[in-house]
Amino acid sequence: MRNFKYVKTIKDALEQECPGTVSCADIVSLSARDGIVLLGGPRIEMKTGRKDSKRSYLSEVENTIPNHNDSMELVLSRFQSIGIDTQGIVALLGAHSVGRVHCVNLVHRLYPTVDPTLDPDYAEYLKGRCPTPDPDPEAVLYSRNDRETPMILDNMYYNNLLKHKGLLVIDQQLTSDPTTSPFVEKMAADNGYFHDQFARAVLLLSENNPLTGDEGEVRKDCRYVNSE
Ligand code: HEM
Ligand SMILES: [Ca+2]
Repeated sequence: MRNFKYVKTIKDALEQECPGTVSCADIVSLSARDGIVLLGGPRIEMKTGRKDSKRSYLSEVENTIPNHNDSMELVLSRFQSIGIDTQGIVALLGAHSVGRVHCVNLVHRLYPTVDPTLDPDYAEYLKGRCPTPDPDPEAVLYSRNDRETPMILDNMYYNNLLKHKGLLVIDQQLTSDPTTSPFVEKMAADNGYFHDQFARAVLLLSENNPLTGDEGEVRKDCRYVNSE
């Protein structure tokens, strides 16, 4: 999502070749597919033909996208309601094997006292990355999700969790919750199993509730609904 700016580059190129044909929803899905491959993850065959929504509300994002301090119960029920099972959800969170977390989402685990579920040496390292309890939202202070293999979509995430080096509360809770912990151990031990489950779950996510036919439109500009 950090690179949404490229959606416009891709859309402009597509509009030149085939105007009004490829939706923004398909661009985002196929970008995720290719991003996964570029990061050493599995190749996932995705369908195309999604239409874009004719409306756009911020509240829909707030009501459906999980928050870093949501409970495990809520996160599980959100994903289960769209047909993704527990091992699929554990695998999806493996996306936190790449990328970064900004200090605003981290400092509550470091200050005023260190979260006891966090490895103490790792907490010291994170304090170095996020030196104050109230980071300036404009300052781009962050830590990498996975210090070992930050640019590879691998099962290192699960091995980090087992060493108490999960960055978000939800990450660390995967190892303490009895419904998810057996899958963490299995994925930590077997990268192939992680990739298979990740591929299956991303496919389910990509096929959740697509708009087809007149339910949607192909946007001309991905940032706006088409004017009538
Ligand atoms: C279970 C619920 C989830 C929660 C609560 C959650 C929360 C977060 C948070 C708070 C960040 C850090 C954002 C920042 O500080 O910039 C993050 C980063 C990230 N998340 Fe999640 N996430 C969840 C599930 C997922 C899923 C299912 C995926 C993909 C399949 C995913 C992929 C990513 C990636 C790639 C990043 C790194 C972004 C970057 O480097 O800019 N997350 N997530
Ligand atoms: Ca990694």
